[in-house]
Amino acid sequence: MTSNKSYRKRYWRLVISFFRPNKLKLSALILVLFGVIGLQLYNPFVLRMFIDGATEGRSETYLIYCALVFIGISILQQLLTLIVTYTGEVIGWKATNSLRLQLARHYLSLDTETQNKFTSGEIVERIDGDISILQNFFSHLFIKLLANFLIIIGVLIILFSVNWRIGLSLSCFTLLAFFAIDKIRMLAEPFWKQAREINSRFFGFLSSIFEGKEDIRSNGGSGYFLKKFHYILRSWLPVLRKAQLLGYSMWMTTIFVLAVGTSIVLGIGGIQFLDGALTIGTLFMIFQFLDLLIHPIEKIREQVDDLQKANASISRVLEMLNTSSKIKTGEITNIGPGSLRVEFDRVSFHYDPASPILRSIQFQIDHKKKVGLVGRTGSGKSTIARLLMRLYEPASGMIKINGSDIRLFNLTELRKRIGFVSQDVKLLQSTLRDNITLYDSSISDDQLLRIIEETGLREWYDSLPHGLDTQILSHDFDVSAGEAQLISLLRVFLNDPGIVIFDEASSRLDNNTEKMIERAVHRLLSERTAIIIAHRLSTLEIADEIIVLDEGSIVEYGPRSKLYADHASSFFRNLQNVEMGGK
Ligand SMILES: Nc1ncnc2c1ncn2[C@@H]1O[C@H](COP(=O)(O)OP(=O)(O)OP(=O)(O)O)[C@@H](O)[C@H]1O
Repeated sequence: MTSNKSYRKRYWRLVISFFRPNKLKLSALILVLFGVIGLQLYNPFVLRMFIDGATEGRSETYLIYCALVFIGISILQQLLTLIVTYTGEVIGWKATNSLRLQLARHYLSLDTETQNKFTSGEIVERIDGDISILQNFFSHLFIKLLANFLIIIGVLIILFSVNWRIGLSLSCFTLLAFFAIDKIRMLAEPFWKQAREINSRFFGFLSSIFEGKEDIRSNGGSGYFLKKFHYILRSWLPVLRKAQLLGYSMWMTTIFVLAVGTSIVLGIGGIQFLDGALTIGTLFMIFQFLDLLIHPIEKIREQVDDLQKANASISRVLEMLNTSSKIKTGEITNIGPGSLRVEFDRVSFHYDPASPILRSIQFQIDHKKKVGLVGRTGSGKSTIARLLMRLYEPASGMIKINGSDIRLFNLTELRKRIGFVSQDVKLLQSTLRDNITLYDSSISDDQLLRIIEETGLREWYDSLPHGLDTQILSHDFDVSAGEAQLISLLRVFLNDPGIVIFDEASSRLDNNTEKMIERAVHRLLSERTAIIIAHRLSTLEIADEIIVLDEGSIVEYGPRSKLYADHASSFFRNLQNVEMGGK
């Protein structure tokens, strides 16, 4: 009960928050809407004047006057409807675009663990699919629902004033129809929500097929994937069928109201006309009002259907907006200039409580010093980098930068001061310029070319077909793993970080690319504190100290030259020997 109440509260808060920035436009819209409805309700009176005037033998001028007023009102009504539609559309787009932005921003602010709970397909479905439904809600639905309710109230008041028997009977039937429609709506709502959930699961699954198409095909998994695909489609149908059948019963209800309403008007109106209590014009006018009444009931039925879809979308959007990040930002924005000092103080971590990944890790990197992290695959090297960037939070212990707990720093500033060259660089399907600047248009081409020069990548840059305009991941330019790292190095260089984490690509690179990376890394790391996660021990030549990790524990930690000289017991020296083929 309480959760239902708080859900409603959040629901209305969301709806109001998106109408609030447009409140002036919305007020004007509602005002014009009143005008449209007023004109709609006035037209049957003009018709009555015309019919009664004709039967009573009024002058031709009078009849022409009635006809012109009728036409004038109809034209004005159309013009005002145009304004309502246009303004509604503008409000709808503005409201949903800001909701799209809010949702995307919120998703990006979540911690990695929470983000990983949503597949990319689900995110697309929420940010685009759900929001498109809400766009209909904000631009048309809300306004039309309001208009239709106002028309119904207006018609009933007029019918009461013209003939209270007809007014009372149609009011009772309208109430009954709404009651039945609302009951059926409540029954259908969970099915709509379920249908949209299956929808988003379907898109999630679809995106995983596209992302992993090569692995699926090469491992002969296509058949299994198609079977799963079929199961998801099969689970979709019964839910949609139920939701739509319930929607259909709402349609039946309105047909019933139409039949009963017409019978009432025919019965009571007919008798009163024969008794002379109603003129033919008034009877015709009542039929016009009946038509005006039935149309909104029918429309409200359809709109309630759409409202259900919008409600399901709103609740899914709310669900996502209420997923809060486990990682909270700190207050301090000034982390310190130049190179930074890093300290891991007895840090332990696990992704899953059953399997510890890091066990009481302790090390310190002084300003401008470089530490090489080595260890078997899965020993926890990249996890150390993720913890330093606060993509995850340690289970215990503390990470410090320049002596302060990193939890005290503003998250955005912290991540700006740490440059991360990942071994799995994600490139954008855009130009080289966008791939380096990440769409920051304040960075000039001159600045980019200077950095390319500084990193020693001019020769590589000159070999690109269209310079900074070269389209990455296209026919224009297919990027190798090494080149992806070069682009990532340029990204990091641009940010001028105080700490650099270089997670070397594990794949073999050609000699030329390897040399280019080596040169760029040397330039990037000089004057900066660095953690080098190396797969080739030659990369560690610039490291001052080496940490050897094994199953989440530091098994060796010391100056590189000292470990290298220790032929007898050093793990590092042993690794070096293995790489060099035992030489
Ligand atoms: N998001 C995650 N959820 C659960 N387990 C994870 C996650 N990321 C990594 N792991 C696991 O944590 C362990 C350490 O991973 P990590 O990537 O830190 O190792 P690594 O030493 O960098 O390996 P590599 O040299 O292959 O890059 C591995 O067993 C890995 O399977």
